[in-house]
Amino acid sequence: MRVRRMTAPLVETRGLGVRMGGVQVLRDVDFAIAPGEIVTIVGPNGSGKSTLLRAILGSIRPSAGRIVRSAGLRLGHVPQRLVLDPTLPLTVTRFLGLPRRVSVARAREALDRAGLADLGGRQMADLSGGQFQRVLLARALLDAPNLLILDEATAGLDQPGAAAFYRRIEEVRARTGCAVLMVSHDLHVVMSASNRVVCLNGHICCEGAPEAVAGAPVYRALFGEGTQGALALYRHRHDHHHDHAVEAAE
Ligand SMILES: Nc1ncnc2c1ncn2[C@@H]1O[C@H](COP(=O)(O)OP(=O)(O)OP(=O)(O)O)[C@@H](O)[C@H]1O
Repeated sequence: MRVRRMTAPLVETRGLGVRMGGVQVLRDVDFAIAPGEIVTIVGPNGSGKSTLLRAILGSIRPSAGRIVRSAGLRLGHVPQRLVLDPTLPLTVTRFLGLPRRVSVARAREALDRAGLADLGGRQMADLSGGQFQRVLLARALLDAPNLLILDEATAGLDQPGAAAFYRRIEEVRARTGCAVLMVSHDLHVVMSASNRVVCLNGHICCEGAPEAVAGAPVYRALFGEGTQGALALYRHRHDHHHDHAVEAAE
């Protein structure tokens, strides 16, 4: 499904630049996400994907440009992982109440949305990897976000586990109407679920709707041959020149 940008974006970056440790990690990033849209950011390791998410989350400060957030923006964040002391007795429901208490009803509703309705009394240490990530999803849903941000939320899950997790994300979007912005290396899974894919390599190289195009050279150049055409290439419009690997493949 494509979502037309007729309404004001939830978040927009204009000419965003970020420097970290003296290195220009992002430059001139113009990005926007509309209500209800599912956008996936792809790009090689170190291309600035997490940095862009962190800038949007407000945890790092831009060195150039600006980030415009819509009034009433409610962010939910699913981190890549969270390490808990396995000896700590902590039920799922209690975990959801940290650091701010939530009612049992609200915790239950969030767990239900995340597909874990019956697990509120389970110990966190006893959860499978997939269940754990769903608890993080439930936590991100507690405040009814209108933008859900996921940074490699399925790292460590096997392929069926990752696919199930992203199906759940689509269900959450369908039920709540929230927009979803995610970074993932499970490209074949997330791209099919995305309205739009943004390819980042320090700046936005290309973006557009994912399309199943076998053996696309730009895609192969970035992600190797293993995709076998099951993956999608996105519409590619270039009006600038640069010399990284994406260009080399064209
Ligand atoms: N605090 C920091 N200080 C200095 N450099 C940093 C810092 N955080 C990130 N970087 C650098 O910024 C670049 C982009 O990092 P980022 O984590 O955003 O990339 P990524 O695309 O998410 O990578 P990956 O796919 O490996 O997760 C990297 O070169 C990284 O080393």
